[in-house]
Amino acid sequence: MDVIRTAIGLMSGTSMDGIDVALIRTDGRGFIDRGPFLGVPYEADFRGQLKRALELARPLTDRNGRSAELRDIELELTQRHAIAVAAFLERFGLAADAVDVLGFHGQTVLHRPDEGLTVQIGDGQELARQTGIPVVYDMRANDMVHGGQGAPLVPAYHAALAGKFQQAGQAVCFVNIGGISNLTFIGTDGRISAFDSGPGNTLIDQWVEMQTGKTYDPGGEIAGRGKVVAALAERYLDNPFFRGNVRRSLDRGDFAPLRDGEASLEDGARTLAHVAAAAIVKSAGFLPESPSIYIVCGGGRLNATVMAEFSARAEALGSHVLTAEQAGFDGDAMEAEAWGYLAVRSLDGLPLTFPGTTGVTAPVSGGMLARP
Ligand SMILES: Nc1ncnc2c1ncn2[C@@H]1O[C@H](COP(=O)(O)OP(=O)(O)OP(=O)(O)O)[C@@H](O)[C@H]1O
Ligand SMILES: CC(=O)N[C@H]1[C@@H]2OC[C@@H](O2)[C@@H](O)[C@@H]1O[C@H](C)C(=O)O
Repeated sequence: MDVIRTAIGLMSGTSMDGIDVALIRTDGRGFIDRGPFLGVPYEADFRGQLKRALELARPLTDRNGRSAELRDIELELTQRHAIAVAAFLERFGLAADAVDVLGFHGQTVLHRPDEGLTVQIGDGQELARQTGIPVVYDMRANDMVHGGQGAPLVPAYHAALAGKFQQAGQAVCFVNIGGISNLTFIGTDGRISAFDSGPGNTLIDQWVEMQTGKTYDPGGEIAGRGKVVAALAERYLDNPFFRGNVRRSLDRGDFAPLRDGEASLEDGARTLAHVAAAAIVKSAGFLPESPSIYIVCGGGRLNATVMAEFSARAEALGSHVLTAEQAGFDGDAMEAEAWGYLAVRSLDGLPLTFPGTTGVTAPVSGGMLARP
């Protein structure tokens, strides 16, 4: 029998809104027992530091290069993860030695798949030392070494969750609307096809923050009061990203923010909500077939304007749209759970990525192991 391990996944995604912490018991294969979840938000000061880290990383050509300032931010990020793990263990009455492994994503500060370069800050060895728990980290690098895009990696986990739909004869597509959006299609025969689908919340967050100081559009309410400015929407949706080569993973900075004065607050938010929804539909045109069901996860599912537009368009094309919760999952926890699942797969040397997910030449494992 395959070993069942207890893993905690740690995700600090492209939205840079905080650390998601989720526990999962799994054999890294078909057995998945989802445990509790905790979101630990970053305060404005540290988000500012992460934005600074993106600037500091821009000139990097060596993925291990760190200026003293970037290294300081990396250590602070790592310490915040250790504190988040401690808070999680305390909240749910767990001892550190009940956890076999931490799956540590770190923070992507630069992603240039065309140059074979992806940089995540976060010191796995230091996290193992501070928590006393083994850490699997740096899970994107090996995929890139083998010709993959280095992202997305969650699809292996989506595929494991999709078993019940496969058995019911339904092709399913997970839609993650995070800072960037991505799709994972799982056919009734288990065939998997995944790729980044376009800008998700990042453009919306940047616009709302610039105009109001709030970090996002709660519930999509600001967008709900605006109108789509067609010319601005076209500027995004005409991007060469949407033409043909679907398997090009995105960096947070690949789509330029809307500029001050280009629209009213409401119209800008509405236009960018439209861009987020339309980008998913456009990219979904490259799926092997139209899915029976879309399962929407990530923070963007809480933007009612994005969700309403995406649902209307997908339903018009004959697919049914469910939130992760309606499908029996947790849309906030899914990426963190995935990082726990991938850590366990890494320990067993199982593939994390596949030709159909990142374009890697053959299925490959990945990740580095740090022991306390
Ligand atoms: N209540 C809400 N209403 C509207 N939008 C929300 C709400 N809560 C979260 N969001 C949006 O979701 C974003 C966070 O989503 P999520 O945590 O899935 O992204 P991420 O994991 O950082 O990104 P990625 O998946 O690209 O790595 C926030 O920045 C915000 O834009
Ligand atoms: C390089 C990088 O961090 N990419 C992220 C980003 O955020 C969403 C999308 O772009 C996805 O490709 C990926 O994250 C998820 C967790 C993934 O690898 O599946």
